[in-house]
Amino acid sequence: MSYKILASTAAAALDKELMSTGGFSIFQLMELAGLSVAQAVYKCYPPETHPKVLVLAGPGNNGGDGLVAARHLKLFGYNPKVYYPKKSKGELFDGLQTQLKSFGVEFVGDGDEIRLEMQKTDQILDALFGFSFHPPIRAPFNEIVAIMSTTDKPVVSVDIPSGWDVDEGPTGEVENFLPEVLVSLTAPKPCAKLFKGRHFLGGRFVSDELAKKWDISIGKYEGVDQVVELERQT
Ligand SMILES: NC(=O)C1=CN([C@@H]2O[C@H](COP(=O)(O)OP(=O)(O)OC[C@H]3O[C@@H](n4cnc5c(N)ncnc54)[C@H](O)[C@@H]3O)[C@@H](O)[C@H]2O)[C@@H](O)CC1
Ligand SMILES: [K+]
Repeated sequence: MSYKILASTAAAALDKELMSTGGFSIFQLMELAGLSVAQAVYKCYPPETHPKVLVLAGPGNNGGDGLVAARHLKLFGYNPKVYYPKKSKGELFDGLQTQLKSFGVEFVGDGDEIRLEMQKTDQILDALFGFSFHPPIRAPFNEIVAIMSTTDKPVVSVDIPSGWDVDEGPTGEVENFLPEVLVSLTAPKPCAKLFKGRHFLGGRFVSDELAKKWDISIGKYEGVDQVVELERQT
């Protein structure tokens, strides 16, 4: 399906609206976002061929989507491991980590540990930063994104390829970071126009009324699917 772009400032405002007059909680939105991401991973790199998934979770809500996805991936038959070096505080993030531990999902430490896992994994789920990222990338994430830029493992990025400018795309230190798959949430952000890989839309929580108000396209989701593949647009 074709799609319309949502500017980064509008994305943050729409998020707020979903959680106020829209009646959703962040718990619900993140759960649905993470489920979408896990489904996109399953469609592109199934557990039969790519069982080891390294989930890179950043310090904000993009990282939270990654934590949710990691739990679903475990339930889908993968062996996910999670790198979560800067943990968010609060009930939501504490709960997500407790759930992962109770499902036996392993957490990976800094330094040699994460470097080794990036070599051993079959695929990487990039949930470091989303639409609130501002360059340049601070440590320890700068090294992680540098490794993702040269790895031969497939990378699936959540909402935005981490480190890309939300509006301008891959510039400066991330110009060679070109993930294979992007899962845009709610609606693609401006940088998605420069993305050349397989592109999905997820976040099946937008009403017709909201889509009309914000001038975005509602996903033409099939049946119980939480993602829909998008056409490349110029
Ligand atoms: N309606 C939606 O679209 C939804 C969006 N969600 C997710 O929420 C994301 C936005 O979440 P947030 O606003 O929490 O922000 P992000 O997760 O995009 O990133 C913000 C975090 O990254 C840090 N950061 C920013 N620039 C940095 C830099 N240069 N170096 C190192 N750290 C840096 C900030 O300190 C902050 O902790 C979206 O991209 C999407 O993935 C979902 O969780 C829920 C539903
Ligand atoms: K990301």
